[in-house]
Amino acid sequence: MKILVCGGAGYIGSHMVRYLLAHGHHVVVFDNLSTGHALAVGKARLVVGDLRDRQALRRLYLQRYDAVIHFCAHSIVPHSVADPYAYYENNVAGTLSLLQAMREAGVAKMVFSSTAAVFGHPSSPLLDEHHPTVPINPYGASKLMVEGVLADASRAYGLRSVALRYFNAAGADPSGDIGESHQPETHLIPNILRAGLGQGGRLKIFGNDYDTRDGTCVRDYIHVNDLARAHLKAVEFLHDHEGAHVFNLGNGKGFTVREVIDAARAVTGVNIPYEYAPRRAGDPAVLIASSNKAREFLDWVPAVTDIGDIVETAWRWHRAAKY
Ligand SMILES: NC(=O)c1ccc[n+]([C@@H]2O[C@H](COP(=O)([O-])OP(=O)(O)OC[C@H]3O[C@@H](n4cnc5c(N)ncnc54)[C@H](O)[C@@H]3O)[C@@H](O)[C@H]2O)c1
Ligand SMILES: O=c1ccn([C@@H]2O[C@H](COP(=O)(O)OP(=O)(O)O[C@H]3O[C@H](CO)[C@H](O)[C@H](O)[C@H]3O)[C@@H](O)[C@H]2O)c(=O)[nH]1
Repeated sequence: MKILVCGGAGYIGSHMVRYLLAHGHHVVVFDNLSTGHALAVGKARLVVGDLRDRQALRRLYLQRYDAVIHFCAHSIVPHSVADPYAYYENNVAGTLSLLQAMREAGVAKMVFSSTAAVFGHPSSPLLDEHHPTVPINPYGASKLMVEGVLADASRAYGLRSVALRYFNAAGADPSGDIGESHQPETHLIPNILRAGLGQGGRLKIFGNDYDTRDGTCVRDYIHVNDLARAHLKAVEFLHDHEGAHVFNLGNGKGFTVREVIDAARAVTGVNIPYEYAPRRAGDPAVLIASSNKAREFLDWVPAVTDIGDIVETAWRWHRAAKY
């Protein structure tokens, strides 16, 4: 297939690009490099441009593509609270611009990066697709809006789409060639490894008074290459399924912040200096995905579920990060 990967220079998108190339697909990356890295796209062609620039999208000649996989977004929750217009502008208006260009060109398949943040505070420990969606910040709200746009577009224009709601994307390609590199970095595992490398000062653990095994938050860490595999399966699913579909993607197991630190210590053999800090606003105590629907309809199960194995791949990247 010929696939356009929007946001393919970012963390998850670059793993998607590598996975598609390894499976013989033709890939073009469209990215404004606001948080992405040109080096991350490897052998794929990179077109630098912004989703909100309709002329730039027209120059891509979208009619040549079988599908679009769309990773572009602003995705830092507290920034979305401080500057919601920027989030609705990039995440909603940007996606709308892409969808309109796809419609003009007759491209009828999209796989979209949604998030567990669409759920807000969980009302049950394990979240399936029937769990109510009540986002508690503009980031989650922007992603839920796009899910709504995709449902409307399917009814009005026959667009076929899959929205994949990832829980906590983690790890890196085992080659060590690509990995997670955000500035600022807000995610737990990179911050743990940076603390271990003496790069970011002590790790701050946000809250140790949650109602969990050890008082720290529980999250479901899903390996980035498992996510990439799910996206290709989603594109294939759209070959013979109309409509707008949503799937939760996680590994079904939750780990506390302390357990992730312990795993990192065991894998790296280095001390991870940390201190306790106040709770971070908007952090639910526990978020764990039920991915049964993805198992049933996409024939997808995560391959890397051990937290030590996930951290080990991230460590290979972080100790010699190329960007
Ligand atoms: N990382 C996670 O744990 C996680 C969890 C759930 C959902 N998501 C979603 O997955 C997607 C990818 O996340 P990531 O961690 O790889 O983020 P990232 O910031 O590394 O990647 C996003 C990419 O999109 C590009 N981009 C952003 N706005 C653009 C625009 N208007 N035009 C062109 N390019 C643009 C950026 O330059 C970057 O390369 C995002 O949509 C995010 O909301 C991520
Ligand atoms: O330096 C840090 C970073 C994180 N944490 C804690 O570690 C856990 C995981 O935090 P991350 O920031 O790594 O991930 P989130 O669960 O906050 O966010 C992830 O899931 C969200 C959905 O709920 C969004 O999709 C978001 O993009 C995605 O990164 C949280 O309990 C957080 O408080 C720390 O203690 N210290």
